[in-house]
Amino acid sequence: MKTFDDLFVELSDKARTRPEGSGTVRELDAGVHAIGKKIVEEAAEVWMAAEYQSDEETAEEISQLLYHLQVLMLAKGLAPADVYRHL
Ligand SMILES: N=c1c2ncn([C@@H]3O[C@H](COP(=O)(O)OP(=O)(O)OP(=O)(O)O)[C@@H](O)[C@H]3O)c2ncn1[C@@H]1O[C@H](COP(=O)(O)O)[C@@H](O)[C@H]1O
Repeated sequence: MKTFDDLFVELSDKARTRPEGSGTVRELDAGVHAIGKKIVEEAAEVWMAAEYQSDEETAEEISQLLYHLQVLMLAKGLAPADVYRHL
């Protein structure tokens, strides 16, 4: 099972090697403004799923939110440790 840190390593590699067809590369190229909008959209989907959908669907929406947060971290040059020290 993939963890938050595993995903961050994978996405960092995608950002560095820029493989063809990567949604992460596409999203990074779209920039911080576009990534921010995606985060807001996914956060709303998490909220709606938590109120009206199943736990499984809520967990899936949360995973998508985490993904987009990681893309924003990469766009800003932030590492997980930069976030963890505020937890
Ligand atoms: N975990 C994710 C992940 N979660 C969410 N997403 C993206 O976020 C979008 C969220 O989907 P929605 O359900 O909101 O659908 P949508 O609004 O119709 O999506 P879009 O129209 O915005 O694409 C999906 O289309 C994916 O593009 C993800 N994209 C990639 N990953 C993982 O990231 C890694 C790298 O992916 P690539 O860069 O694409 O190779 C792989 O391990 C993937 O599994």
